[in-house]
Amino acid sequence: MSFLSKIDPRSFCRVGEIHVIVGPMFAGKTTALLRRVNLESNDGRNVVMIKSSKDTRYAVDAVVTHDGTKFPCWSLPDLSSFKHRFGVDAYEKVDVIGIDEAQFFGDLYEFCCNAADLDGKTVIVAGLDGDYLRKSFGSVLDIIPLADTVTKLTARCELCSRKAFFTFRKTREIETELIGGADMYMPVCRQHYVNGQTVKEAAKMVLESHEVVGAAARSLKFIYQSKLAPRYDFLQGNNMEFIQSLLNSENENVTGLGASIITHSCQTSMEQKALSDAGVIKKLTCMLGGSVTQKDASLESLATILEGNPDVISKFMEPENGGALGTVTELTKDKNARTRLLACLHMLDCHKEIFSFILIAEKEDLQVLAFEANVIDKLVNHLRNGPLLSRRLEGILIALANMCSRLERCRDRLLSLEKCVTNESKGLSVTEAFSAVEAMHQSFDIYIFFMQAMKFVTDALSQDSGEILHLKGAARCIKLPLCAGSAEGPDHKVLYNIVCRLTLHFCRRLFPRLEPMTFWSHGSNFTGYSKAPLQIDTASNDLKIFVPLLVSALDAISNIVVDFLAHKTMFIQCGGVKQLVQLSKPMDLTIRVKAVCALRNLTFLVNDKCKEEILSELTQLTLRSLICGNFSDIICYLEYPEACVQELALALVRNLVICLSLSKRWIRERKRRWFTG
Ligand SMILES: Nc1ncnc2c1ncn2[C@@H]1O[C@H](COP(=O)(O)OP(=O)(O)O)[C@@H](O)[C@H]1O
Ligand SMILES: Cc1cn([C@H]2C[C@H](O)[C@@H](COP(=O)(O)O)O2)c(=O)[nH]c1=O
Repeated sequence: MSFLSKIDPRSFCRVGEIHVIVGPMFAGKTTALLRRVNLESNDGRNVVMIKSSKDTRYAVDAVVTHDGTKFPCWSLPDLSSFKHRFGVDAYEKVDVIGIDEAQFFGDLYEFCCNAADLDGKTVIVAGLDGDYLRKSFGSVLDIIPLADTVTKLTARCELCSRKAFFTFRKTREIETELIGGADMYMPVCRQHYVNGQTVKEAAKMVLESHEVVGAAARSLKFIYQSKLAPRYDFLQGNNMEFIQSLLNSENENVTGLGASIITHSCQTSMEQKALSDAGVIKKLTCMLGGSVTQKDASLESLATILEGNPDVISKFMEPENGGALGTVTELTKDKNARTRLLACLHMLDCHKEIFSFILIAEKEDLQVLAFEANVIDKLVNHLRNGPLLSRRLEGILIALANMCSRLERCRDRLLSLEKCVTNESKGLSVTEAFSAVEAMHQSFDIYIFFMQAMKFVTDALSQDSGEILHLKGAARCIKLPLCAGSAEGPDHKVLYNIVCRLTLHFCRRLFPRLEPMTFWSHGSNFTGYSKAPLQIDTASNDLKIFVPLLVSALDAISNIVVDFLAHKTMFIQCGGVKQLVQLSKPMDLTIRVKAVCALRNLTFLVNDKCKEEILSELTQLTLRSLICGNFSDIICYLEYPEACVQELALALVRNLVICLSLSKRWIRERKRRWFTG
């Protein structure tokens, strides 16, 4: 084949051109490309624009300059696919091809060569000649030998406004291709490029060393979180200064290490005092404003420094410690559960049980964490170590009750503590602690809180187990027939134990107190409950104490007596029925309702023997007055009982008649007498 036969005949009619526009970012390369393409177009030539599909910064289907000028384009991953996508016929008709972001096309050389040399196209190429490291970028420099013209544009240096030849990358990423605009890159002059790179290198070194320190601190922190780590002696040499310097660090891992060392090593009150005197509390308080890790580390260390040390605790509460207590209080509401718990435990150490445990009362996740943090033991220790002020006692009781209100293991722990103390005969059992404290404070306030605490526990006993819930629900509406054995099962053994103890304790303490109160409520010239006119002095202060006390007590009784027969027997033997009957007589409506409710629960699924005992106290007159109202032989203010009392009393009767032959006979006989005479 001759030389001439190799030449494409088309090349004689169309002569191609290649023009290359390079420069740093923001130099106006795209602007120049668009201007030239527009000029060609205005000259009547057929133009088409291509850009790399990698660049989606401003638009997908248009070439856009940094100042917003647009031109529609083909957005392609490579140039070789262009002819096929554009269509061979359409391609034939094209005179001018513009290519933007040319550095991203790997096949730039082949495409330009073919388009200009063989197809006679005018190809105008715009792209970066160098990357952020001033290294040749893509194939842009490869086409310089093919080019008719090469234009290197300059931008304005962002730092000094002199001519900018280079592109400076502001971020730490190191990959060559990284799409971005002014957020990541800036055009710079030679001087600022060199300076910038130096600063960047230095910053990198600093950052890396910071990271090394951080990593080392993190590893040490983990070591100090292990029980096996050696204890750090704060009192020796410059050791305290070292801890202070750790806590002063800007690096979170380093401050965390300081906190971990304290948590792990501080054990004696001397060390607690030394740390407090060295201003560590204030430093740790500052950390409470940091990240979650910092907060938690600080809370744990603070708790260690404060634990069981009243001097340090009072120092912690001083205002010069940066409002530490206030900050911890805030953290009890933190969104992070562990932080909330740690803050609550902290409050516990600072003798703020009521507050802290009311906060966690409803949150089972926190109760689990609190249990794991030995809160039951801590609270019981507080009780044992009395004497306690009434508000503190109140807090501890409510806290204990709340803790036991959901978690079986809390109750188990409470019982096991009591057992272990009793067996070893050292210190007080929980029950004894309650009594001792009660004896110390002969105030009704305490008693009310005690009752409330008992109610929490007994409520919980009824709620936790499905079966007991069932029983309780049944007892409430008295409509569900229950099988006698339904309350048995392994879980109930523990509940049974607790309830027995509580009931015994409860009844022992309650009745001597109720006696004078019921007596008092019926006036000093009392001759008998059924005949005594009710004389409650509503202006009296005693009423404020009396009513809530009884309400709590009756709630607790209702819960206690609803399920197991053993409790009912115990309760009856303690003279409970007599008390309930007295409280069901006309007086405060809430008390009457609660008393009748307790009676109703007491009679729920009770055996004949118990029923007989109950019925001997619960007279015909009482039942009649509760259901039908007053009769001429009773002096009473109420003409007709309230509907709620009536309803409960009817449920009580219903309980009495269910399944038990004796009751049936008894009721039948009395029913005949009531309704006939
Ligand atoms: N430091 C700068 N120097 C020059 N132009 C800048 C600078 N920062 C922003 N610009 C804007 O960028 C435009 C150039 O945009 P463009 O043509 O897209 O540049 P290139 O394609 O080279 O990145 C200029 O007309 C100017 O309005
Ligand atoms: C320096 C440099 C730039 N890039 C990217 C950043 C942009 O997306 C484009 C250049 O766009 P312009 O139209 O020239 O402003 O290229 C990159 O990936 N790597 C670099 O080193």
